[in-house]
Order: sequence, then C-alpha cells, then structure tokens
Amino acid sequence: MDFFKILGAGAKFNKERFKEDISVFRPAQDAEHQPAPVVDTVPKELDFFGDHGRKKPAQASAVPASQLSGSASQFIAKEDDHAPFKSEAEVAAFLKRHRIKVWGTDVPHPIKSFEMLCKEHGFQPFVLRNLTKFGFAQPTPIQMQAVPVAIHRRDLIANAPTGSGKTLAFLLSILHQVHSEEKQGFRAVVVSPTRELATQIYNHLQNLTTGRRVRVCLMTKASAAQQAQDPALRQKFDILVTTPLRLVHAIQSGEADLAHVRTLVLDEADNLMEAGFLEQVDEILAACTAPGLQISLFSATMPSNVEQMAKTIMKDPVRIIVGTQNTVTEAIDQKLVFVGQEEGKLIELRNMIAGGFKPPCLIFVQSIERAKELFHELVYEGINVEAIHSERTQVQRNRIVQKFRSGELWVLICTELMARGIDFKGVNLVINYDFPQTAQSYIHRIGRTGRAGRPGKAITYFTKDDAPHLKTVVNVMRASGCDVPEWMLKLRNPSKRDKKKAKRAPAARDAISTVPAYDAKRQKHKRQIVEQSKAKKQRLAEAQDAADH
Ligand SMILES: Nc1ncnc2c1ncn2[C@@H]1O[C@H](COP(=O)(O)OP(=O)(O)OP(=O)(O)O)[C@@H](O)[C@H]1O
Repeated sequence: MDFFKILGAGAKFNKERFKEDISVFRPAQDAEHQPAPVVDTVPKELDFFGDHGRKKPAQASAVPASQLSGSASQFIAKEDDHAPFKSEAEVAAFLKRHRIKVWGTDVPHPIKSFEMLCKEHGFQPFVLRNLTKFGFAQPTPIQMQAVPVAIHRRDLIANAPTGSGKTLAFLLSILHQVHSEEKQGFRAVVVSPTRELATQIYNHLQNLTTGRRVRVCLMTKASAAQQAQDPALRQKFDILVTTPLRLVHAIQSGEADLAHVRTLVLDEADNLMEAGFLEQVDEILAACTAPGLQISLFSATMPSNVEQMAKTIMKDPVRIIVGTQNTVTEAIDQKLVFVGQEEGKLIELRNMIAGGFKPPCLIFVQSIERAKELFHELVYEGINVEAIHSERTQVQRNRIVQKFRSGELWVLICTELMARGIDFKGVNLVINYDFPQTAQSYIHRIGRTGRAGRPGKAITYFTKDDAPHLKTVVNVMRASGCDVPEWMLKLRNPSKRDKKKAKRAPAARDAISTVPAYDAKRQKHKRQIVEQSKAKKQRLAEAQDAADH
C-alpha cells in the first residue's frame, strides 16, 4: 500500500524541456523559428504502438540550430513567405523547422502561407477571403504539407497532434476540388465517427464556403429521408459530411449515390478502421465507383497495424507526421493522481471543486451508467454540470454541446463519445475520472484541452486496480516530454493480453456513490424510474415538435 501512496505524488510536466513541441500545432509564424527536432525515431521503451525503428524520412536534413532560434520578429509575416521554394535544400530545412516528416515519392512542396494557395495552386479568392474572415492567418504545419499533397490528388496518411488543425487541412483540399459548379451530386465525402464531430466539420465547412454556391450536406435521418423523396435534391449537393452508419444505411436504401465521389476523407481514421466500423468503411469504399478516387486518412494517433491495413486500399500514398508520433502536445500539463480505492476519486474531485478550479472542465468516465452516477453526485455541488452520452436524444446532445460552448455549463461529464475530434475552445481542464482503456484513448481524451496553442491541464485518477495499466499513460507522458519519476518508468508495460483485455472491456468498478451500497442501489432504482419517465416525456415532446413542423 505504501508503494501506491508514493504514486499520489503524481508526475509533473516539465515545460522547459520540451517547449519546442508547441510548434507542431501553432500557426506558421509561431513555429517559424523553433529549434530543430531532436527525436526522429521512437525509442524502444516508448514504442507503445510498435513503431520502433522507423527510418528517418528522406526530406529531413539537418539545419543548424543557430539559424532556427526564435525572436520577437517570428510573429511578423516575412516578405518571402509567399515566394516559391528555390531549392530542395530549402524545402528540407523548412520541413525540419516545422517538425514535418514526409514519406513518399514525388511529394509536392509545402505551402508557406495561405496566399500561396491562390498564387501557386489556383485556389479561388473566396477561400482566402473566408480564411481571413474566420481568423486563419497562417497555416499550421499539417496544413502546410497535407493541403498540397491532397490537391495533387495523392492518397494521404496524415498524423498530427490533437488540436493542430487537421480539419482545415482536409477541408481546404476539398474546396479546391469542388469549386466548379458541376452539379453532379456528391463529389467529396467526409466520414467521421460521431454525429457531434460530423456537425462540427459541417459548420466549419459552412464558414469556409460563405458567399459561394458550394452545397454541403450533413447527412441526418431527416436529410436522408428528404433526398429519398426527391432524388433531384441529391444532384444539388457537392460535399457530404456523415457518420459511417448513417451513410451505409443511405447507400443500402438508395438514398445516397457515391458514383461521382472523387475524394474520400476518413477523419479519426484509426478509429474508423477498428472492428466496429471497418465493415461500414468497406461498404462506403465499394460504393465510391468513380475512377481515380483519392483517399485521405487523418488522425492524431495511427497505430502501425492500422497504417498497414490502410495502405492496402491506397495507391502510392504520401505519409505525413507532424511532431513525434502518438504523443500529446506540450501545451498540456499532465498529471497522474493516486486515489487509493474507487471512492477516493469522488473525495479528490470534491476537494478540487471546493478548492476552486478554472472551468470549463471535461470529465471522462468509462460508461453511460457511470456518467449518470457522477452527474447525480455533482448536481448538488453548486456547479453547472451536465452529462452527455449516447442515451441522450440528439436534441439533448446538441443543446448540451451548445451550452458548453457558450460557457453556460462549467463541467461536462462525458463518455468516450466526446473523446475524439470535438473542438471546444478554451477547455482548461480534462479529468480522466476513470483510467483510459488504451493509449489512444488517453491521447484523444486529454487532447480536448491544449488546442491551437492554448494551454491546458489533464489529471488522470488511478486506483490500485489500475496500477497494472499505469505504464500505458506513463509512456505517453514520457514521450510527450513530462518528467516522470524514475520508478514509474521502471513499471512493467502491460502484456499484450492485458492490453487486449483492457481494450475489449473497461475495468469492473464500484458504483460512483457517497452513500452505502444498499441505499445506493435503492436510489439508483428510483433514479432509473424517474429517468425513464423523463425520457418518455422528451420523446413525446420531440415527436409533437416534428408533427407540428
Ligand atoms: N491555421 C490556423 N490558424 C489558427 N487556428 C487554427 C488554424 N487551423 C485550425 N485552427 C483552430 O485550431 C483548433 C483545432 O483544430 P482542429 O479541430 O482541426 O484540430 P485537429 O487537429 O483536428 O484535432 P483532433 O485531433 O482533436 O481532431 C480549431 O479551433 C481551429 O479553428
């Protein structure tokens, strides 16, 4: 038990040590003068995704650190920012400076600025206008390299940290492709794992197409039904944003026709290529029958087996990695907190709330049931708290997301549903109330904070039952530049079997409750009855709403 007490000291992030990592998600001018990267291959002990020994990319040549040191002028656009590259050596130095690594044949040169999109790549002026209008002044490193690769219609595997601007990277290349008014129906499709993320991508796209007749469809039950009734409507859309299941239903029922699709983007690709989604992705690929389909995969995590699988559906892909693969941005202050037993978590959380904390805050738990339990514990704490999970209706989910975005909600309890891709600006704190089941889950969950260069904090609670899996998170912390105590590094990595088991099902845990077990059971039963009746009322109200419209 003493051993675990020591763990309570946690591990702290060393900001000084890895401060150059911030360049991987800041727009270009921030990154311009960051020091050259030190790590090009993943050390064996940190190789939790099995990528050890990957060769260095050909393009990255050494640049003297003296040429890269920062100064106040790094925030001022330089004259030659819009000028084409003069030599391959200049390209290599540029890539190195921005911690961009590229693999592939005949890789197109990166862009130095958004202006280059119009000057060199034939983008229409409205794109630049809208980028400026919505505050995108300079490309981030992933945008610098992924956009030219995709507009040259090369298949692409893009791996960059959470919050580093991957969405804009794939949306810009789609806009380049669909600017003509062909009206053939969907020419580009973006698939993302959740409705929330699809909605966010759709909204982003709406902003970027302001003032243009590019028609974007967010596929919902209602929009699919509309298109089923009026096939002519389908012809009017250029870009489709959807989740896999919704799209497969639409394909099977004839509501969606992907015969003219020339660009397919899988966002959170490693998630989409996991068991639950893989069949659906196969079906979507089979429905894209146009010759020369270009496929792009984007994610902050890309395990090597997924990458191997992806390559079987791609032609001569270009692979881009920004920063060190499968790590977390330096902007996030990561901490592990030992809480003893399950009930220690609630004590720790209440202490933190009583001591004052800086909202907005996201709290991740491992199941819907636990999200409900924690909500009932926190609802009387005097903080504005809500819980979001897949049992809430879509209307409720939209309303909660909107309230959290507006600051009306301070604390949002969520399941894995919200772990990927969701961009809440300014989340200050992520708490892993339940220990994440995989390294990917940890990276994506805590990646909801520390986005676009903003600072953030992540706290992960662990009990003595989580100890065998502790090393999974320790490895990510270490690879991201945290100072982790020596003894933590000496912990054994979980075995392959343990990893598989953890991935398959979350750990068994006592209910989240401050009342004795028997009372808790009775309270839970009462709560279930109240919730069922509330849900019924909500469904009736929504049905009534729909009928009124
Ligand atoms: N060039 C840019 N300049 C300034 N802000 C940007 C730029 N590109 C993107 N952003 C902002 O950065 C934030 C994160 O972007 P985005 O959601 O695309 O991250 P991501 O890399 O897809 O993260 P995740 O892996 O979590 O999905 C967003 O708020 C976005 O508006």
